[in-house]
Amino acid sequence: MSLFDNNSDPNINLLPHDGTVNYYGKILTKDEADRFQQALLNTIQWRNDEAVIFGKKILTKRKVAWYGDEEFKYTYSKTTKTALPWTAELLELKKICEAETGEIFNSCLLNLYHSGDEGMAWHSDAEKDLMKNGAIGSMSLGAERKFAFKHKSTGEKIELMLEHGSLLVMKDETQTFWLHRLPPTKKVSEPRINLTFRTIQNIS
Ligand SMILES: O=C(O)CCC(=O)C(=O)O
Ligand SMILES: [Fe+2]
Repeated sequence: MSLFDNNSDPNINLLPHDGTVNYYGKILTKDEADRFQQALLNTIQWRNDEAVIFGKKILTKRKVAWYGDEEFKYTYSKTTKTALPWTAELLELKKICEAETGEIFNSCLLNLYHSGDEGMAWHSDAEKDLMKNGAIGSMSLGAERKFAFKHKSTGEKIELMLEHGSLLVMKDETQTFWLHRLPPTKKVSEPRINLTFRTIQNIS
């Protein structure tokens, strides 16, 4: 698929097999998206992410935050995090995401990419604390960025652009068979916030 015929029909599966990815396009007006982006920049407790790479703890340039229904403990990039309680804006966005998709989410991981210098490497979101084959609702605010999927065994690649105020849903076996990434790019200097609404089920 070409990057330029972004299909924003949520009934279309962007993956040819082994999973389901639906792009809903812009589900917020520009004004709403601008307002949420500004509010999240100001109200979220952004922190540099700790990741373990080759056994060494490093701090990423990208900032992250994790919110949820309870003080969930969640292991991501080999470090354990505790969720903060929902803010007013996050609850509003969660409701919008749930109404669009018909899914229910109990947590949200937020990423703040200050510019195109920052991205996220190939990975899948299949941590043991996440509900297996559960839906992940991914909302984007700010700079439009390219997003890509790569099949773990065939290497097939699918790319699309994630627009300001848009929603992408990954579900079914997507995380088992496909990797995804947000490639860094020299073409973007503006920030972008991404919210991934998820279902954690390790409640102990
Ligand atoms: O920034 C994005 O669009 C994706 C983020 C992501 O894949 C993740 O948080 O697991
Ligand atoms: Fe991810």
